[in-house]
Amino acid sequence: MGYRFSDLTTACQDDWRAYIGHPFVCGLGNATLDERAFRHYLQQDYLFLIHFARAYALAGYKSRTLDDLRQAHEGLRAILDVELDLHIGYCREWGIAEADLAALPEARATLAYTRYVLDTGHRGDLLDLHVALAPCLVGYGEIANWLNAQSFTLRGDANPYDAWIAMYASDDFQAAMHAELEWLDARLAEVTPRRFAELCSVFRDATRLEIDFWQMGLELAS
Ligand SMILES: Cc1ncc(CN)c(N)n1
Repeated sequence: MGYRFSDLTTACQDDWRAYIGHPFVCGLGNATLDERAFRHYLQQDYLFLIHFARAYALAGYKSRTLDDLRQAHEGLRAILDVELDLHIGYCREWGIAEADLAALPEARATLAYTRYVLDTGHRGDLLDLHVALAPCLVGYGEIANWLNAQSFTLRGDANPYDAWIAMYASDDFQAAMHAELEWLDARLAEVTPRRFAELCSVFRDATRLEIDFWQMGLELAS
């Protein structure tokens, strides 16, 4: 007993590594990603973020303590105030208007991932929901840090995706990620091995759905 978040990534390390170092991510780092793939990803990510904001609102609803409510609020704030504002401005720079974003049909990968997390939140408890949300908040913070540590990563004007990396490496986003890690470490410290195995399965599924989301961007699938 006495688990931590890192025990989840260790238990699912093949999927976790495939997610963090996915070819889509490497393409963002070394600026070789096809712009059409990025545009498609950006559009679907707008729809994704709206559903994930709903999932954090669900976490607020399922919270029994002020501490839990504050943590759900932190996740919701990271999406609404940090990511979505930047995302909409970023889409504009890439020639995608907000009105067009709202009218987009959802790709299957977006549907599968967002509804999986919402369903996990409805049928499970608050910890199930936070674990299902973790590959999103913790994963993107880790991806930005991982990219910054790779020798192939280009930063600055040489990389059209630099602002994307900067968003997830920002103090604001990293602070939200660390607050979530702290919350998860405190809750995971109390679970039994049997419960940890259940949570691993949620974490693995959510991580695999993140991989599918990157893959969707690469394949331009709908
Ligand atoms: C698919 C996906 N996963 C995670 C994040 C980071 N919140 C995101 N913007 N999009």
